[in-house]
Amino acid sequence: MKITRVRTRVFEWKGKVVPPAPHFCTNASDILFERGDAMASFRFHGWLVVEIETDTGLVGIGNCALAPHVAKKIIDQHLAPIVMGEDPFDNEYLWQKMYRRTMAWGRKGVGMAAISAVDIALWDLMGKAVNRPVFKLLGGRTKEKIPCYASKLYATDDMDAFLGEARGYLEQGFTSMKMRFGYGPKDGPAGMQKNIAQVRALRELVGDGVDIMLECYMGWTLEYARRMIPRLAEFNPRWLEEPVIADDIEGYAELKKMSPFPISGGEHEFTSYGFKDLLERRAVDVIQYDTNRVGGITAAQKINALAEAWSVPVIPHAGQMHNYHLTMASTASPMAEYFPVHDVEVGNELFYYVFQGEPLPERGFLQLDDTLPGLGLTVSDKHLHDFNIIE
Ligand SMILES: O=C(O)C(=O)C[C@@H](O)CO
Ligand SMILES: [Mg+2]
Repeated sequence: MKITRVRTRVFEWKGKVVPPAPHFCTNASDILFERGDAMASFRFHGWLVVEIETDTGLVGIGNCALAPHVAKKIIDQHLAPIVMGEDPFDNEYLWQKMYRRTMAWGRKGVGMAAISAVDIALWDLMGKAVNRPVFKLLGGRTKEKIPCYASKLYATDDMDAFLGEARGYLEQGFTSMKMRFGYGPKDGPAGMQKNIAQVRALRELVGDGVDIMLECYMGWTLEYARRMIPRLAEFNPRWLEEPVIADDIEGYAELKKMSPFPISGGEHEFTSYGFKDLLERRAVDVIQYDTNRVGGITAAQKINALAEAWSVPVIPHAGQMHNYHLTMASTASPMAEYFPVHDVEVGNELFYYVFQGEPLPERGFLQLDDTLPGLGLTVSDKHLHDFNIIE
């Protein structure tokens, strides 16, 4: 099998968007004085889709979401020439070639997101070529079904709406859910009180038999997190997520050491080298790579092996098929994230509008089909009119 064409498209959402609520989630820009949209760094309304065509007629589909226009350019100019004419089954060779040829400017961030998209398409192709789902190429079924947690619960002053959403997840059978903090260092003690009130209300609603995860999205400082952790302990969270920026590995290590509950991170880390650092410095209790950023399935599989050896669970960021197949195939990975399907808001939900084939949970579990080859995704034609598509 030989690669004959690499087609890249950016799907830019132009349809209806839920207006952003203030303080719906802390983020890394919070400590700055912002003149414009304080949540801009948080939202993304575009997706990069790569389709790799072969001389067999099979087409592999990959994707990445962050800075999709830049990722498209990187693939068109730098990665497509590397994979053209090659056999998708040489995925390790091709990964190394993409990584090493872009080493001077790639490695982390959008360079690695672009490699991830191509790599995911190669795995989709390999699955399709042998008529097997990708998880069967990664080790197979380690779980009857994948437990997942509902992930939205944006911070809001409307406590009734917040608790109503959580009640909905309970009714749907979820036994774990993630909420977002709305306030950070510059909001002072009053913001701290609001953060704590939100967690308290959620814990009181769900009781002790449900896990709650707490998301900071890098919007706190080390000092603020040090002050918050003792106050959060009574609510027994399943984890506190990305309390500080991704580069502050020592900060994570310090918080992990002092915290009576787990600290998670890695959503903005890249390749097995990045995770080797996090593991060796004992910086996180839970690893949350996203396959469409971290280096694709080729890199994620290596991180799963590292995590298994260090006994650190992998619960990938975002759910989505490229992550679900890895979760199904690894005992290091006990659970998946699940973004509820709803109107386009911050961008997390856009995957459902770009692709068809994502599984939906039943009573808190996701299932993958043993008979669907590859990742089991197609590009959806249902919402094409709501996108600008840049080819
Ligand atoms: O789901 C997460 O872990 C994220 O950080 C997603 C991000 O978009 C915050 O909602
Ligand atoms: Mg997160």
